[in-house]
Amino acid sequence: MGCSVSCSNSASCSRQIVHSDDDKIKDAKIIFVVGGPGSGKGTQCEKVVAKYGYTHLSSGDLLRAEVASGSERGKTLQAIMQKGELVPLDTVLDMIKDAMIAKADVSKGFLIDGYPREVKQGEEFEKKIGAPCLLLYIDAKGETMVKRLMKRGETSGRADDNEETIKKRLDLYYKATEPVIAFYSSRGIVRKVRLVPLVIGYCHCLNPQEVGGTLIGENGLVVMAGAE
Ligand SMILES: Nc1nc2c(ncn2[C@@H]2O[C@H](COP(=O)(O)OP(=O)(O)OP(=O)(O)O)[C@@H](O)[C@H]2O)c(=O)[nH]1
Ligand SMILES: Nc1ccn([C@@H]2O[C@H](COP(=O)(O)OP(=O)(O)O)[C@@H](O)[C@H]2O)c(=O)n1
Repeated sequence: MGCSVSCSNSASCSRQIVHSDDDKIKDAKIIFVVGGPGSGKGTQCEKVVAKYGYTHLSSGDLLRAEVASGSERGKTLQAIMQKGELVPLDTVLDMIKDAMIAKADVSKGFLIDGYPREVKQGEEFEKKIGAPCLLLYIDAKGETMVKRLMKRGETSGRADDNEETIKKRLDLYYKATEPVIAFYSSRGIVRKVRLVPLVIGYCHCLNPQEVGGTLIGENGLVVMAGAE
């Protein structure tokens, strides 16, 4: 909801000051986090949050929360997500915007995880909210992603972590989301996060220049990388 402050004495006050919710986020620092299903977007975001205190908003989690609420809208979303398809653009964008506004007063910046899924989603986000300063592209091999999601499916309870839907999500990623990376590459704001192949556990990744340089933290963003 917007909050409007205006001068009651129109004779002495010719200017009206309006503070809307949109104003709260108009200068927000926005980082898109894009990668295939199971590439590790959520995992990497947690590390950035722990180090830099950014606000992590996973578009998939927002949608799943709506499904869990049992609302009519949630039921419609569930049917789409179960098939591995994209939900209507306005729905996910409104949810992200509301979540950003709710955190605006305490947030240093936003990691928008799993968005945009297609170039159109990015364009609409920029019209309604603002432009990203960076896009973190979490790169992983298709076979690695499938393996991880099948494993996660053993315990996640996610209706879309099954072989058939994983395949559809992956196909859609290559078709619709990879063009997003090309789109933002032309602006020079894409930073590819590479996983360092280790046999055991996580390691510190790497050259800060590769993943954002000084754009995020004083010492550059250092993302933890994971193992194959
Ligand atoms: N071996 C290994 N597993 C990882 C790594 N990063 C994430 N995982 C696991 O892979 C699965 C997917 O990771 P997520 O961070 O949930 O991936 P995501 O891209 O956010 O996936 P969605 O939630 O489906 O969007 C989880 O079970 C993680 O524990 C990694 O570097 N190495
Ligand atoms: N921006 C988005 C994000 C998620 N979604 C839907 O939510 C599902 C789960 O998204 P997610 O980001 O949690 O998971 P991954 O598909 O990346 O593994 C997708 O398969 C889509 O159905 C969407 O339509 N639009």
